[in-house]
Amino acid sequence: MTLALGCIADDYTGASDLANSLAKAGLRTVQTIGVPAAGLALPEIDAIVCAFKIRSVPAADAVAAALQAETWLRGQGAGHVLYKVCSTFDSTDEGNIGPVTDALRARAGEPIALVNSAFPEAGRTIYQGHLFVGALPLNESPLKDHPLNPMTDANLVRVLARQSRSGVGLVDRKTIAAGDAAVAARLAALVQEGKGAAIADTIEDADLETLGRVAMTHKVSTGASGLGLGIARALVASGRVRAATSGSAGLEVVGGPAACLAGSCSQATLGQIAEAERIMPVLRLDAERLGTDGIAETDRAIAFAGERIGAGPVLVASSGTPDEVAAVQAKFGRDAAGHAIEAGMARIAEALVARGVRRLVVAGGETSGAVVERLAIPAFRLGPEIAPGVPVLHALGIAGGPMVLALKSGNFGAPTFFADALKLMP
Ligand SMILES: Nc1ncnc2c1ncn2[C@@H]1O[C@H](COP(=O)(O)OP(=O)(O)OP(=O)(O)O)[C@@H](O)[C@H]1O
Ligand SMILES: O=C(O)[C@@H](O)C(=O)CO
Repeated sequence: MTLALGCIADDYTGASDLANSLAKAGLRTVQTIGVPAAGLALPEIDAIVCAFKIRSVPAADAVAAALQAETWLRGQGAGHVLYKVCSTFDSTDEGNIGPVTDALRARAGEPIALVNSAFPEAGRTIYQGHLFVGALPLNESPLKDHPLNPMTDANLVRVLARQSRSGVGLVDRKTIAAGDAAVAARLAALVQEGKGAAIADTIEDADLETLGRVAMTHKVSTGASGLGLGIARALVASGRVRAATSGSAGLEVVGGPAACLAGSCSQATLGQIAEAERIMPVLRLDAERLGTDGIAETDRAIAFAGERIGAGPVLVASSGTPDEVAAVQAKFGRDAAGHAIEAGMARIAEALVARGVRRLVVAGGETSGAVVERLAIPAFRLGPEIAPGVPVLHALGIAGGPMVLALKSGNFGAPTFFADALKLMP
């Protein structure tokens, strides 16, 4: 197997979002959980997305994980490695986008890395270095209230500079519209100015195609699904990959009980939970009790779901409004609250799978990471797309027969997302 593209994703929902974009562009793609064990049999593929849970861990841990994955991906033949970050640039002044990009660039011996988190299909665009979420600048969007990494500055050149060793410059839209040579010249000029990373503007997919072609002349880049799409299209257009009609599988029946878990506190997920209440039993966890008496609170959820999954899907949610999240964080501290709630969700998932659940929908990247790690699923192949950035995932390398999951990024999906997902997970 010779890989055309190796990717390292900083969270699990982001990994499946990227894998979905690559598959839609025709790349045969597998998502692995971390670096897979040597014995895991992988099908013939063009791209691998190694999923990690390194968005909100200490920067040194994120760098170590990314470098380990880089070594493995290069060993599989990857000429280019894309570090997949969130389209809303989720990070803090400590990292981890800057430190990991610096480390991957140094490892590859590259003077500069393109950094672009745009995903126009999901409403993420960048102009003059400023990230917009729909019509709102990042710092006015719901991301300002994110429980782990509130985003309070829309200027990505500044945001990345605060967390990087290297200087950061801008490749603006006008330069991108002028084509590949103009972008390459701008990058060369930034290197002369001593910059080690370049935020690139993007308004539409055509910009990403230019950036994808330029990225492929380098060994490493950092971006979201949009840049992945640009790179995938560049690989197909150059003939380095023969595009499959679709890199993902069609609808497959798995059957058995279904459950949904939500740990994301995004506005989108809060709306989806409210909508789900119309069609399935929903248990709202007491987040504070998860912190003080996690076993009792998760036992309550396991009993609630266990009594009902025979009759149809159920949803268990820890998600709270910004005020509720603030109250829980004031009591336990931000990280401790997040860890306790994630551990609770993982315990509930494990218990539900032990009770026969083979169709599982999880909302939230950190939450999905905790759940998938607990279920010890080594890899996924791609199924149909539920919503932009959210595919059905078929578990590979597990015992007990087929199992499908959907790992939803907090902000993604229509209000009817949970019903939409279950329809494609028969
Ligand atoms: N009621 C709550 N109070 C405080 N923190 C919570 C609460 N419910 C969930 N959390 C924590 O908030 C964090 C949500 O992060 P998660 O990545 O799961 O969602 P997200 O950021 O919306 O999704 P994504 O990363 O895909 O955009 C988790 O650490 C979760 O445990
Ligand atoms: O890029 C995105 O917005 C998502 O794939 C994601 O990473 C959310 O966690």
